[in-house]
Amino acid sequence: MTPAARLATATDLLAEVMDTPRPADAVTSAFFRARRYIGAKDRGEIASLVYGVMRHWARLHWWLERVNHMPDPRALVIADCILAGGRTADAVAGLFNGAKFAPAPLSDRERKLIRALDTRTLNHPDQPEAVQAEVPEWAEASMRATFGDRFLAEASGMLGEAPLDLRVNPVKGTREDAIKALADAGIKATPTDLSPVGLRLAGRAPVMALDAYKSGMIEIQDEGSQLVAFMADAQPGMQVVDFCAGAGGKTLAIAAMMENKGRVVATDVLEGRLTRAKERFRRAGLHNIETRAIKTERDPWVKRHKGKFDRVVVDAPCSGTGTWRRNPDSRWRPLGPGLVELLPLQASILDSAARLVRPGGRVVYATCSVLREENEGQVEAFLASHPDFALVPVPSAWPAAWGKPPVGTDMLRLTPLRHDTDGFFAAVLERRADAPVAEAGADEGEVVVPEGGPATAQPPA
Ligand SMILES: C[S@@+](CC[C@H](N)C(=O)[O-])C[C@H]1O[C@@H](n2cnc3c(N)ncnc32)[C@H](O)[C@@H]1O
Repeated sequence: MTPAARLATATDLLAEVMDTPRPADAVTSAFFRARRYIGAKDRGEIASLVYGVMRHWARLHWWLERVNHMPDPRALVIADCILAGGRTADAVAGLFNGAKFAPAPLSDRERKLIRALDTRTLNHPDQPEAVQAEVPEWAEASMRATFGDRFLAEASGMLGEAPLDLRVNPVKGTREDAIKALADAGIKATPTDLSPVGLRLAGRAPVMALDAYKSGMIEIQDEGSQLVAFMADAQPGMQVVDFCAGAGGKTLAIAAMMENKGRVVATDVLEGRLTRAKERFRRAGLHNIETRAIKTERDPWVKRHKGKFDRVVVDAPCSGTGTWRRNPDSRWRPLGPGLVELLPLQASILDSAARLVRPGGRVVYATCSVLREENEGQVEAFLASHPDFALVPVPSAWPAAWGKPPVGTDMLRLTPLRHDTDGFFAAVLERRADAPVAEAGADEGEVVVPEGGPATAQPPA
């Protein structure tokens, strides 16, 4: 494809992303599936143009408003070419030339636009901080409350692309085995700093096509997500529930830690996700996992299994602010419920799921959000209303066999800026050994699921 043809296709894809109420990665996959004639290299370039626009969204909109131009897909692509791509106005006019497969020639208004933007760059000193750091209005106050005077630095740390991390499945091999298998396929991987079974790739690579992936030796999982799973310190032989298991990213890590011994029950309100997770469990050679679809967090199954589990992991549906590097579109088009619905839902899920844990057992409450109200706020409220639980600081919760804990704090708070992982939060809550089982949580029917059904969030695997 010529550069002009790529721009034309990127404009079509961006229009489709903007028009479709589905996550951009799903729209992008469907777009390319319907256009199999586009080769891998062109796909990469086109996707990168569109993701560039989504990463620069607030700043591009700021500029377009300043020069009084509608932010339609074509204008966004044109502005991105100049402001972020460093192209001159003449170069852009040369690409939008109406030739075969190239974008239609520029209109008079668009000619005015490129002249107004010529030699400018994406950032401008007049931009408010939230625009500079691409923070949407719905998250700004919460993020400021969370980070205080580190707001701009932390939010700016979420602007780049996330790295591609893998978790090595100890049931199928060691980290060294995986490094070698990847090197044999020409892919350079280095051990992650914080996760003892993580690998970070130097760039993008088609890992899903590799034997090491197909045989279950490696899984794609952000280093932060790995750490959250390990906070459960699940031991071989334990009984564990992964309450919001989704597509099973953390379930896999937990079950592997248990060396296939004991039992992990993966529950979720979306049965389709659990069905997809089963294929991953099979590939990983893990036989100690069962799935259970529940109707809500107050499903009668929870009451029937009160106090029966050693570990309960609650990877709650959340705003996903920790995954903005991966899903830049989710800043501007949050498709799931907003914070107003999420906060009571998270509290209700934690309250109900905590009933499953035995006295002396542990609940891990986690999110892929960086916002205090979804994290510490939920944990503090839970502890205040559940005196039979106490916080276990990270260094005590971290599996001893795995050496140094990732942080020395009471709760695990990871941010792209400080840890170069996705933003994740986890707190470990231990139930007093002498706590009576009947105490934990309310019974079914006490909490109403928000209108429109239970919430979902799209986390990284
Ligand atoms: C953050 S995602 C889980 C990601 C998953 N643990 C992983 O690592 O791949 C949150 C999950 O909570 C589920 N969920 C939403 N509402 C729920 C509820 N009321 N009870 C249990 N799970 C719920 C969603 O369907 C979603 O799969």
